[in-house]
Amino acid sequence: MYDVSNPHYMGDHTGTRKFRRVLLKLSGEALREPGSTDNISPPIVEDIAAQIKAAHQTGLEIAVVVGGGNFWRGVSASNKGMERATADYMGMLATVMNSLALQSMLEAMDVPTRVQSAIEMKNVAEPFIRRVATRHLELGRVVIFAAGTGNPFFSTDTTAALRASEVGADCVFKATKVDGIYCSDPNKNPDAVRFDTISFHDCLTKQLKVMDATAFSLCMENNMPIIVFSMNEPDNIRRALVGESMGTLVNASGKDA
Ligand SMILES: Nc1ncnc2c1ncn2[C@@H]1O[C@H](COP(=O)(O)OP(=O)(O)OP(=O)(O)O)[C@@H](O)[C@H]1O
Ligand SMILES: O=c1ccn([C@@H]2O[C@H](COP(=O)(O)O)[C@@H](O)[C@H]2O)c(=O)[nH]1
Repeated sequence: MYDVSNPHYMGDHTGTRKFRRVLLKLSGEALREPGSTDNISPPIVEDIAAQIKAAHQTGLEIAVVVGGGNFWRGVSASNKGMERATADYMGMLATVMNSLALQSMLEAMDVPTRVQSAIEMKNVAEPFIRRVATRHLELGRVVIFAAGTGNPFFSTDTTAALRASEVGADCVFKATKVDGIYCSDPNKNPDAVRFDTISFHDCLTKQLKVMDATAFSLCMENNMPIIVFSMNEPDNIRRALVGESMGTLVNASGKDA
């Protein structure tokens, strides 16, 4: 089992890991059906929503950050000549679309939700207000944080680290396209070896690119554990959130309990 020495850990007598409040970071790119020209696949979003609902029904408080890579990445556009800050704002707007898609599917399943946006757009989402977000979570609403940090030159991984710290989450769950953190990018190096656990420090010094350094640093400073796991396996999001061991755990010690 994971890291019972962590102060956020809430183990029970069965030895199963349980969390009170978590921050789920969803890959934007994973919302797109491979090979499709549609940026968002409603069936994929519906499946994710069903898994969040199942985890939510166990009493878990869930905050969500969705990436925007299925629509737009600021750095890619700036490499092709667009001004970086403008390109980044476009990326943040992309995350709002993904957030609304997830909210729509969750609400269709009777899961109470709020979307809070870091860029004010009050016709479609609440503004981000930390204390309001925390209250929503206490009341059992799934809170989806849209528009990243509201600042260019950042990422939604950093947003996840920031919002998790702000709302006092116990852990960041990064649901992505790979099944954990490897010694090098497994999509480029088929011989890369996966870590079960690793320290924040090692992620930074080894320059492991699965999350950006700002996100790792913020989690390190706030002693916020991260679990990186694949969202491509059936039911993995629910299983991870309710405490099944999977993927790679990142913490201060780089060791499991
Ligand atoms: N050491 C590593 N271990 C695991 N994955 C790595 C590593 N280095 C690079 N990667 C890459 O990081 C990717 C995951 O991060 P990425 O930022 O691309 O996606 P995301 O945050 O899940 O999605 P999005 O940006 O669409 O929201 C993986 O698909 C993998 O190719
Ligand atoms: O705080 C933030 C968060 C995101 N962005 C921009 O949005 C895109 C999409 O986010 P991903 O993390 O890549 O999924 C990102 O490439 C940035 O351009 C931002 O500027 N600030």
